[in-house]
Amino acid sequence: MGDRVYREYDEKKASAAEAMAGVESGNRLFFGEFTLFPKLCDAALADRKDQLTDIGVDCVCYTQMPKMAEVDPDGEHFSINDWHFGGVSRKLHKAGRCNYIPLTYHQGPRIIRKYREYDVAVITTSPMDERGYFNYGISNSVTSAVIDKAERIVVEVNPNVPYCLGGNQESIHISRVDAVVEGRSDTLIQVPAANPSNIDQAIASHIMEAIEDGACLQLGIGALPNVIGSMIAESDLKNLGVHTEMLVDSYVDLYERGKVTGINKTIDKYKMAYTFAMGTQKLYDFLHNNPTCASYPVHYINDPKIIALNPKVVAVNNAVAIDLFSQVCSESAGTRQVSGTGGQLDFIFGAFGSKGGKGIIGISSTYTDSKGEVHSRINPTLSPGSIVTLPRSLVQYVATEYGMVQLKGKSTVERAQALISIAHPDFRDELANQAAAMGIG
Ligand SMILES: CC(=O)SCCNC(=O)CCNC(=O)[C@H](O)C(C)(C)COP(=O)(O)OP(=O)(O)OC[C@H]1O[C@@H](n2cnc3c(N)ncnc32)[C@H](O)[C@@H]1OP(=O)(O)O
Ligand SMILES: CCCC(=O)O
Repeated sequence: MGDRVYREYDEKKASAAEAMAGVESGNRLFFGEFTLFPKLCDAALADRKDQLTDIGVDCVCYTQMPKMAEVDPDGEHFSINDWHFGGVSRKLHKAGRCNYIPLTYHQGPRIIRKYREYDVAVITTSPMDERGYFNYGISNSVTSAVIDKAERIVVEVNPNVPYCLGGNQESIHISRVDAVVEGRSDTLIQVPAANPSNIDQAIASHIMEAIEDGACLQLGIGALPNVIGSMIAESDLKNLGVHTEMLVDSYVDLYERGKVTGINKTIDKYKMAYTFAMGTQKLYDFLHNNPTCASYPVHYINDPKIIALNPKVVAVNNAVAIDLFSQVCSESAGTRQVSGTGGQLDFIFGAFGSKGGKGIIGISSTYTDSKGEVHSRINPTLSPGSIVTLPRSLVQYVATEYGMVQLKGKSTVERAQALISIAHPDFRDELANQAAAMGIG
């Protein structure tokens, strides 16, 4: 077996230029997700710019500026799409160079299988193991669906990609690969936790009241989840479980402090189950060949029915704004796409279905714009064009630095009153007047 897979490997080994030589005008490409963007193949395709037109490139959350975009500022050759906006896509979008593809994350694989065609999938993986498998490392997500759909599969190997055990569908065998590109050994992109503010600390302290022994955690992106992680590490909480979309550094701290045993979980008992990871080398080292962790495709991890199988799920996610009707916008600033629905809807829905589960939106009561002006994030209505990420029918808990309220089962008037009670005091009177004017005061 060993000899056979290594023979096949040698036959398929190619430079990035050779691997990208087969790309033709009109092709649709998928490039590896999050921090596993395949940069050698990106550069090789950028070099072929003048030979190519109408190349579509999709990714889930570009974490570095594609060379294909840099060499083609007017989009005459490459059109770029993203299933989840971060800073890179915001910048590209501003320049008219990137479009968002809406989805609720757990449906991503199904949407790809039904509606998206890929001529070539280019993914970054760990080097091949002795059985012939390349591991998807820290980006499982929608990769297996893309692999099933694509006509040609190119893997760009990097020895620094941790070998992340499944779960399932975490690896691809050499027999399914068309070309193997070597030559990378760059350190993975490091995403340290943002420094928490006093406001993050205050929001986190309210959310901590909702977490009990045996809870199963999903902590979203940003400073707030990391503060919660630190607070849990310092608390008396015990026997926590992890079933989360994204694994971040704070889960490593929790595990090392003995807080995470997974003993109370119904599914993936004892395991920290996740679909992608972003953090620092500490996290990537922790994940490498670690049977405590289980990597799964997102159609499993984020399926609300799967999430709900574990008891006491606590899902904590951030938002941009919320209106007095309790609609939550987490992905746009007015009409400007800043992020995506991602897994927020999935986890808030799933957490409510879990026995004793809690879906929580943690949001600072105000936002200070680039001119230093302070705005309430709780407003009578969402600003025109804002995208509703979480409809009012699904929202459950909302926490700000002024407290946490539970909205399920409450009338529109009760919801508006509850939200006003956790708004910044400077805005409460005006919000109450507006609520009355809208018939919910
Ligand atoms: C991966 C996981 O987290 S799993 C969780 C499930 N997924 C989700 O919750 C997805 C939706 N949520 C999110 O994407 C994030 O939690 C967010 C966007 C709500 C907050 O994330 P953060 O990283 O704290 O956002 P950040 O404060 O950097 O703001 C992002 C952008 O929105 C802008 N923004 C944020 N709030 C506002 C506002 N009220 N008005 C105008 N612009 C705003 C910021 O200026 C920034 O844009 P810029 O970088 O171009 O200046
Ligand atoms: C692609 C999903 C990332 C998120 O949920 O924020």
